[in-house]
Amino acid sequence: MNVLIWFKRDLRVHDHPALTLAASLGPVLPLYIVEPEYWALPDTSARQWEFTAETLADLRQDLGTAGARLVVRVGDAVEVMERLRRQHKISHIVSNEETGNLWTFARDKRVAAWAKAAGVEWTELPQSGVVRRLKGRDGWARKRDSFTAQPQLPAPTGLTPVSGVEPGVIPSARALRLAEDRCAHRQAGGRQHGLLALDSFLTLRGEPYRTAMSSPLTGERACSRLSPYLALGALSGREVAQATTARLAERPGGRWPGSLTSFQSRLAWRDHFMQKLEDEPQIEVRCLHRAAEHLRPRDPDASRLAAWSAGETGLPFVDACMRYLAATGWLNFRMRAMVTSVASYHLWLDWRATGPVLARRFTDYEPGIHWPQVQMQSGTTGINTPRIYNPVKQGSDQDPTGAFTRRWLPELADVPDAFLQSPWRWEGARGLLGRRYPEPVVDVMAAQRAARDAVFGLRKTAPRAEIVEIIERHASRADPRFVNDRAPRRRVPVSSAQLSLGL
Ligand SMILES: Cc1cc2nc3c(=O)[nH]c(=O)nc-3n(C[C@H](O)[C@H](O)[C@H](O)COP(=O)(O)OP(=O)(O)OC[C@H]3O[C@@H](n4cnc5c(N)ncnc54)[C@H](O)[C@@H]3O)c2cc1C
Repeated sequence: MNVLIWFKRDLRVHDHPALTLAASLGPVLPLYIVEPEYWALPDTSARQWEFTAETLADLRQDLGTAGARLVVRVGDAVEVMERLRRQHKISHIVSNEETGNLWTFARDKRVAAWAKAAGVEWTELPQSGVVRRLKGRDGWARKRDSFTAQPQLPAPTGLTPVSGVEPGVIPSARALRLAEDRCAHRQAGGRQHGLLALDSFLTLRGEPYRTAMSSPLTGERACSRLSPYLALGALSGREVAQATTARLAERPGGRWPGSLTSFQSRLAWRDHFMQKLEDEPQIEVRCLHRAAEHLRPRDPDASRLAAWSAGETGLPFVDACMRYLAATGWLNFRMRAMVTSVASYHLWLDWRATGPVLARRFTDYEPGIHWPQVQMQSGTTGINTPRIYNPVKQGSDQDPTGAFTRRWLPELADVPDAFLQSPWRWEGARGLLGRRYPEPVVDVMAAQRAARDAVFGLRKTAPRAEIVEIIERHASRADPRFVNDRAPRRRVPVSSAQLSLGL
């Protein structure tokens, strides 16, 4: 029996349940399909592809060492698989479960229908704490922790390849005709770079993590920077979690224990958020809280959207973050939350217009984290207390010397520190604003007040039954790791106070 291993967002040989199973079944054909229709979606980009291509190069090498080279094909998944089935007598497909976007969800359904009709068995295996066909959130954290604690699966050796298969080339972004997407400081793809980042985080960079993660100045180094490696599956979540546990067991001193424990919580959040999209794929396109559906105009103000996307809002810290993101493909959590919050509250833009802009700029785009987070930071979940970040205050708190802001907005080099985050208050701004740097697109405080009134007004009138249903389905249970996204224990009546606070 010839077995096709379908690699998707799991580009590694280590701790790979599908590869382990396939190796025990017979000769293997490891396949990655470059799907042009996917790469034309508004949430994908050339920077993501380039990172993927680098990761595929590492995977090809690792699979070669294990005995079977990676096969790469460009085209529609069903057509590619049907051709391979005919040419190479494939009777079984094995893959790891993917929590992707709506497009990959629909594609998987097409593949399932084709496999059934063609008499091909398709086995999908869990590869993280995300649980498929979960009935409700009670007991989920235990299941997740139990998966994460199980031993990692070693990379197989001595694979028997299906013979006579042309490996195919890994195409360039240009060959795929992807829109130009310059990202001069993008992280390098591939498992080897992921392992280096993991090691340097756990032994050198991570000590100040807990206190340094929120500033863009210190977060760049103190955060793990593992997100793109986890998103593409170059590293497994389980191996990162277990490496962290092992490091904690060494009893490192100083700030290490607090930082490593905090990091472990973030890894749990990863699964917690991805579980939301797994349970409700429509989170990508519909407000979780239906009453929020008409909160903002569906057709966003085009000039505000363009200004925000280009880092030209006249709000310095927001613009610096957006330009930094364009150039690096990464932002720390706090800044992602802030730029989303400003877009959704101050600029009053629908998250379905801004979410794809961020997604394609993120090298680490992970639909299961991205869409629930975008909704959470836009006040459309119904269960989280809306958090409206003031960009002027964030700038002063997180970039007190102005070094970050000035680096990405060199036109503000001469603005004194006291006015850097609000140059419109500076009397010397006349030759600057509206010429070399824009006037602010909104009055921050007035826009913030208007947004708060609208969002809290909506929450007061929200149907209670709907909120209870969202809590049952998506909120975490009493677990200190998920303190910001927590539901009351089951069967405890939900009080009005809890509803309005979004607990
Ligand atoms: C609007 C918005 C969109 C986001 N979109 C993405 C996305 O597309 N892909 C993505 O990986 N992360 C996303 N995040 C979460 C978070 O900002 C990034 O995971 C983090 O900044 C990545 O850097 P790091 O790997 O150094 O993180 P670290 O702080 O070192 O965290 C380690 C890992 O934990 C997970 N993690 C960290 N924070 C969170 C969180 N708040 N929720 C869920 N998981 C978390 C990630 O996998 C991350 O790689 C988003 C956050 C917001 C507010």
